[in-house]
Amino acid sequence: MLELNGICAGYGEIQVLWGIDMAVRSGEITALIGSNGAGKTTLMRALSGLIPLTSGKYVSEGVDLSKASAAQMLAHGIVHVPEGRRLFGAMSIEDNLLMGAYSRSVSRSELNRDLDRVYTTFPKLRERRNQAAATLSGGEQQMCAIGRGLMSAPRLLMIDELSLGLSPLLVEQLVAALRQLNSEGMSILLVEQDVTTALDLCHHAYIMDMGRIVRTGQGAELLADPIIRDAYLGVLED
Ligand SMILES: Nc1ncnc2c1ncn2[C@@H]1O[C@H](COP(=O)(O)OP(=O)(O)OP(=O)(O)O)[C@@H](O)[C@H]1O
Repeated sequence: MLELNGICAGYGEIQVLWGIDMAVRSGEITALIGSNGAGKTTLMRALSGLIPLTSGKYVSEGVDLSKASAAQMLAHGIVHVPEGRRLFGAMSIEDNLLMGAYSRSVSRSELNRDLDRVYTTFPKLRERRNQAAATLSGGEQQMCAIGRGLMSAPRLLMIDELSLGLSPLLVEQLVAALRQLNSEGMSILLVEQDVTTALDLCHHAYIMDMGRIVRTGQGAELLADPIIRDAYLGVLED
């Protein structure tokens, strides 16, 4: 659903991405993994139209989106759940969720249907719908950030650092929610530091190092690869 060819981008004079080629397949979970500073967040920012490409292009279903603004990417259904969640702390959960739909022209009944879908995916948010977002736990904030992304009616949901700072139990709940969304047809691009979680969850993964893709393969295949296990999981083989 999204084809990346030779993506180069960075910040002013600093080039971070050096010719990224990737394919994000429709209906799949794609994982992007790599060490700190590899350029994963920068790639997400480029894909959501927040920073311009210096060269290369991305095409989604025949449409060239290389020069698209953040609003155009959103209108095209490419939705970014940023690292750090970026909720409006003083606003209620429900108002945060509704912010995700601000650019859609849909009726109140459609909004209510979509809210209900988010609350079905994350029942804790329904219980706390009128509570200020700042008072939520880290895991609930991540649920709210993903829920806000879902309210934008994504075709591709890009999640940066799903598990950052969360307990294993919460990560399990979020992973189960993503599996459920994916089984209903949602395409997901996941940036994740927890390599085992990412490879276990995804269909395909790309491994990034110093702004380049250095390996790609099916999640299960990479998880079983001794070189990957040694380099990224700290598991030394006999
Ligand atoms: N706003 C910025 N201005 C200048 N350089 C930046 C900016 N944001 C990130 N960088 C640099 O770009 C490089 C890639 O950073 P990026 O955040 O994309 O990596 P990452 O793989 O997401 O890392 P992490 O897993 O630590 O979040 C780093 O060297 C970083 O210092």
